[in-house]
Amino acid sequence: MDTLLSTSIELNKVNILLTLLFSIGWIVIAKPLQLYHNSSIRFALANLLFALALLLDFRHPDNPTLFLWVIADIILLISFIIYNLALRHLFRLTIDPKWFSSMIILVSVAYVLFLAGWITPETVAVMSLIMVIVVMLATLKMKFNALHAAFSANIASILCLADVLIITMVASKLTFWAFALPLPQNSLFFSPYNPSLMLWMQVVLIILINTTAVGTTISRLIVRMKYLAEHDQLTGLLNRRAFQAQLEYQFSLFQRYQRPFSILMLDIDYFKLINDTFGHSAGDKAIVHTARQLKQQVRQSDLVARFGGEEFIVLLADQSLTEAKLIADKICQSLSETKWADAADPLTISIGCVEASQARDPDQLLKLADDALYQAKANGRDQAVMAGSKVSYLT
Ligand SMILES: Nc1nc2c(ncn2[C@@H]2O[C@H](COP(=O)(O)OP(=O)(O)OP(=O)(O)O)[C@@H](O)[C@H]2O)c(=O)[nH]1
Repeated sequence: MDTLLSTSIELNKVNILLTLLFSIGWIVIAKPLQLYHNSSIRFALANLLFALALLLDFRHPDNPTLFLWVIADIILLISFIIYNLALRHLFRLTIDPKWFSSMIILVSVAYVLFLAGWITPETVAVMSLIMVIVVMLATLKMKFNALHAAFSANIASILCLADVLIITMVASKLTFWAFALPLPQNSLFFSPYNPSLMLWMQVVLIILINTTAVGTTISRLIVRMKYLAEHDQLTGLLNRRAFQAQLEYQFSLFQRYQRPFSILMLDIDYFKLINDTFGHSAGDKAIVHTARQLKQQVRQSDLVARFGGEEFIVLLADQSLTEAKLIADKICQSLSETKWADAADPLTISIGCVEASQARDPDQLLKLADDALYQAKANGRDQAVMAGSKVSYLT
């Protein structure tokens, strides 16, 4: 056996070992660590199938019928499809059934035609390679768009590097084979006859694709943790802490550039009675209903947060106190006109309104909004009161 061949065989063994190790790594991520279970299992399966394809391809010289070699290419294609599915799960993207079923049909047709002896193994291989490129191009587009939605273009590009390299490698293999070398001495994919450079590239790519997949999973985890730290679980609105950070930022902008804004502090009326009459989960439903109504009544650019319990807070960008009062009245009206449960009366809400210019700092702004809310409750509830109005709450 010449040295090139024995080096290639050794490198192939390294590749198989690597993919098996990554498979185990993904299973550990999915099972004991319980991180993105569905996608991690798919990453494990993709690696496992990749290892199997390499193993079959590796055995190809012993198999003059090329049967194993064709199966290896098809398994390889399936492993790329599963890689695509893993990423879809990770990014919570729906699977386009048309796209998916057409891939399965194409693979099955190629396989059946080959078994029936209608097409040559070379044709199956070319079909498999073209499909790998199509699958990987679709994967690359999906992955980049999903990452770019959460991170900068640079980070998204780095995490997509391995996918670009795989497409380049497969495309160059296809071109190389199509124009230069006859089969079976030069298998399309990773055979022991391949130059060791290709196999070294494969080692690098296996490591790169798995580490960037781990990086993608961790980046998803960071995005999720950031979301959980800043949002209220029940309503999905900003939580108090995140709102306060935004409020401080907006207040600093107001002080520097005099960009006006107003605050609405809102509290559902007689909420304890709702809990006592209909139960706690109905109370939760009332809170979710109110959150939705609030979102609907304000602009996309405004901030809506759950301040605690049945209390909400809204930051209206570029709105004066009188404009904020009009929006608050609209909120009161919309809530009293929509049903939140079949057997219950519509909810009512009391609102305190304040403008940034009325306070010297964010804490005082919140205090003024709270005082105005207090007054709205005292005035009989289901109404909005502007800060600075006379407090008439008698205890
Ligand atoms: N279902 C549910 N109830 C909550 C939640 N957070 C706070 N509460 C309840 O909300 C109720 C608030 O009651 P109060 O502060 O007395 O206010 P209220 O009954 O709305 O009366 P007014 O504000 O004066 O109109 C309490 O019973 C809390 O236990 C929650 O997340 N879900």
